[in-house]
Amino acid sequence: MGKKDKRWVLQRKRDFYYKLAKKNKYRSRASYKLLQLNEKFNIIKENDVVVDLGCAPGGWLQAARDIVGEGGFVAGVDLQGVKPLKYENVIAIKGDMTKKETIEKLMKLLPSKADAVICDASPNISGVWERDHTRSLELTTIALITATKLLKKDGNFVVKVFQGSLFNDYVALLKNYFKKVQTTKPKASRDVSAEVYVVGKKFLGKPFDRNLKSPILRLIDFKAIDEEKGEKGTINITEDIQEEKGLMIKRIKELRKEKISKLDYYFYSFFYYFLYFTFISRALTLFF
Ligand SMILES: C[S@@+](CC[C@H](N)C(=O)[O-])C[C@H]1O[C@@H](n2cnc3c(N)ncnc32)[C@H](O)[C@@H]1O
Repeated sequence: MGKKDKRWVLQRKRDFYYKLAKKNKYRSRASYKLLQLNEKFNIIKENDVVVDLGCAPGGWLQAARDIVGEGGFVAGVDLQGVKPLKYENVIAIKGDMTKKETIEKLMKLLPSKADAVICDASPNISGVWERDHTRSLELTTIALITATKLLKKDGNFVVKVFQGSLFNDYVALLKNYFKKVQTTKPKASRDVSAEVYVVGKKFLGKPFDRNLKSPILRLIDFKAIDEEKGEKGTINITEDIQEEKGLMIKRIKELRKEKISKLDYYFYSFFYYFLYFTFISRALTLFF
């Protein structure tokens, strides 16, 4: 271990939130960032469905589960595997959140659209400020695109962004999709860190517009996400529900038809017997 690494390990051991996380069995000190963000902005509530993008080692998954309780659901994704948590309503998959198939997998796990999408993902830090800022913005913009697909109307979004020249453009971009957008740095976030959290409250329910005039959108390779196949290529929860609804309506119609044919059967039987008995009784009267 080099001198710099040793100093980092020592600093970490002295860190207040690191010790607190150890004591309370949270997998990372980052759990406290989410708890503090939630206390201030009320992003997640009891019984909510939450999606966590960039969730390893699982500190936010644990904190989110603490907030949603037994009646909620938390699903996360990360490039790295996450050791399973002991809760039935917390699930994490391994995958790249910038890939269409990963988001499709994630969507299939959800019991409904999400009440909150949270993203603490960070790219590998190179140390070159502007490069790290740009790569962070690529991830956070993909997180925003994903949020517009997964969130219920009025749902909430929180995302970690590294400060830099395009930071204000990112905040401006978010304002197209949320009623209220605020930026903050929770106490548990180290002062030396360039990270800031952007909170979007009350999703307006609009699909992501790739034609918006924002310098941020130039960073995104839409083809790699799903552009080539168009929106049909991506799983869309609304479409899924619609499809299910369609099937249900079809079945209801079939049942109605069955019912109608049964009614028809009784009606014709009754009519037939009525005619038959009238004819017989008339014939008998004439005959005798
Ligand atoms: C700071 S950690 C998240 C910590 C987490 N919130 C916690 O409390 O345990 C950032 C994570 O983002 C993940 N990440 C970075 N790029 C990603 C990508 N393209 N897809 C999925 N996860 C990614 C990294 O693997 C890393 O685990």
